[in-house]
Amino acid sequence: MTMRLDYLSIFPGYFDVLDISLLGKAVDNGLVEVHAHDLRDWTHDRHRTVDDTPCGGGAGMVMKPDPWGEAFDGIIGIEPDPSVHVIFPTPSGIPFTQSAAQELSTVERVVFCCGRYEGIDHRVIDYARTMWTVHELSLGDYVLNGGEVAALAITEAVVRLIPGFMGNPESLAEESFSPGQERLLEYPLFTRPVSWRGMDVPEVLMSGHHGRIAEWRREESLLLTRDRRPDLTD
Ligand SMILES: Oc1ccccc1-c1ccno1
Repeated sequence: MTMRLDYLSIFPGYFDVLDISLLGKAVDNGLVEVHAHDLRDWTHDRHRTVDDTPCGGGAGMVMKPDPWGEAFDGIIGIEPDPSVHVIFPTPSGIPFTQSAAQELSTVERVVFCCGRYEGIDHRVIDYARTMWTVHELSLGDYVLNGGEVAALAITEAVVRLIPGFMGNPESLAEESFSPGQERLLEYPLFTRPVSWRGMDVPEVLMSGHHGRIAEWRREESLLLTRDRRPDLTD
């Protein structure tokens, strides 16, 4: 299966980065195909206007619905298709989680709508919900200038889970938040040299005793999770 990824943004250059590293390899291997689009290509005025003042007053500008609607028509089509997943990164979205990444890694088409300014006219999201499967997703409780960086983060979290993407799929099994680990943070990792600047790798990890190593790692994960993410231990 090839996953098609579309990105709608007034800064499509953000997505040039998807040509490099592992994601670039996924494109070369035909696992994903990436299409970045400039929202301004669906404007018709000399200034290629995509924003206007908010109805009801307030600071900042809101993204006009017209360019989004025409871009949807051109990029996705005018017929409803729930198999298309449309993602609006937004600070008011539901928290993006590893399980959401896992679910999205099985779909064939994802369209990212990257808002700027104060946000997108809400009718755009309402319209999209009548046509496709919509996800309004937040990366966390902080504010970005736009959805592009969030779209890149979501992309990486999703694409790395596509079967065939990771050379060694076993490495996915023990990560923080991976299925079966989702309530524990990953234990501390070490590699050679065994001694470095007066600090040694924990002896148990050099013992070759797999049972003790597994026990040490679980205990470390529990301690770390209790300390940093007590919310996960509820
Ligand atoms: O702060 C944002 C602005 C635009 C689009 C997304 C975000 C955001 C912040 C946290 N997660 O998403």
